[in-house]
Amino acid sequence: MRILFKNIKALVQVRPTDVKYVAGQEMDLLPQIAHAFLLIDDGIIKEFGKMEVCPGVEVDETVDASGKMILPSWCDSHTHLVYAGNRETEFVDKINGLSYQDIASKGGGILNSAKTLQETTEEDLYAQSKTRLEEIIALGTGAVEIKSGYGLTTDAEIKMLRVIKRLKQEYNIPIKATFLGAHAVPNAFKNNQKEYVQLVIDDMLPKIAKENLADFIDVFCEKGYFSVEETATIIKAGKKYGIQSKIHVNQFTSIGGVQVGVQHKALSVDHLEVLSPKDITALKDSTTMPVALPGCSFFLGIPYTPGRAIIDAGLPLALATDYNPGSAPSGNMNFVVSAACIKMKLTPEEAINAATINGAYAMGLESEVGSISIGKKANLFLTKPLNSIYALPYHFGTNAIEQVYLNGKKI
Ligand SMILES: N=CN[C@@H](CCC(=O)O)C(=O)O
Ligand SMILES: [Zn+2]
Repeated sequence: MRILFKNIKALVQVRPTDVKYVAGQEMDLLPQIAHAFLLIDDGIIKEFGKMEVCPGVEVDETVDASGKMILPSWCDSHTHLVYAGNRETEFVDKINGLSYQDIASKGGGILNSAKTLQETTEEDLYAQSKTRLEEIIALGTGAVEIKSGYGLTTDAEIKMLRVIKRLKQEYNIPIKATFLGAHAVPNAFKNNQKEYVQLVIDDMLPKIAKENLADFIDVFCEKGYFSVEETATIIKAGKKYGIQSKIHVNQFTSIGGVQVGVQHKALSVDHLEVLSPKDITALKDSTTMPVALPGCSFFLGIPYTPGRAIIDAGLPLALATDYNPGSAPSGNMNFVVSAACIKMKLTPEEAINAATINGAYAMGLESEVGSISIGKKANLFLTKPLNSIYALPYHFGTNAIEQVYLNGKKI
């Protein structure tokens, strides 16, 4: 099946296939071809260039993209979209003045979601989760990472990861699964956190590795959750099974999570709302991608990740939604890109790089998605007529996407 897009006003994020990510000043450059063509063959990007050199090949479908732009799909490298129920009443508690930590200390928060999930069947959990996956695909996401972490028992963590596995099988979109058994300490282990860490390492992890259910391992490294030492122990245990880490750090406090991530070659360190100069220094010369989650800052009213300082220090930055029921109940990457521009003072070019090629790197998918490059998957979207690429973040909350394509197929 061959599709030819013609007269594209701007073909955006055009790069050589071997670019892994962009950092520092490069992030402000978003390569584009004006008045372009794009040829897709069997779901793969085959050729592109200026209209003047558009090949006269036989195709199955021609799309006239006059006035419209084409971008690679958003790459959302941090979500918890497999969850059960919702936390709408906690949302109202927050409006009435309770903080995220107040709610957690009353037994709400992650433990609340865990209780609901434990009582939900695998079938029901799959049904609830697939609706969210379909929703984000329609919003332009073409690759996604999904975490466990609302199970907090061996069976319930495996239930979540099996749901993610089924989503991988049923949907034609790259999905990476992350095991986040160390998301919170269940009440049964309240006075014996050490024993829960042992359960994660000695019981959950071997079973999950045996069933090949996790691509990555994660820990919520934060005061009141898991210490830096516990984080190191858990990610080292993951390494023994060949599972790389991507970790939650610096959401509320800077306690050394960035350093432990860098030291153990974590693929990404995510959140970073509270970031010290030492944390920024630790990220230099590392292969670890810093990931900002502005939807979480927006929803909880906590500081935004200092993305400007990160990029100005010469580092890369990725953006993701953190789609979850407690701190970011939205999987809309379009909003995330707008919020990064408006609240974190990223330029649109920087935000789009952060949400595409750098997001792909943050889940190990940079050779498959994240840019318009020969040989990559034709996971992309066609916009409605746009004045300029700046219109995307500028009209926050507006859906500028006309048509989504995954593997070259209309969705
Ligand atoms: N901070 C830790 N985990 C999630 C929130 C989980 C929840 O509140 O349900 C996050 O990334 O924000
Ligand atoms: Zn998260």
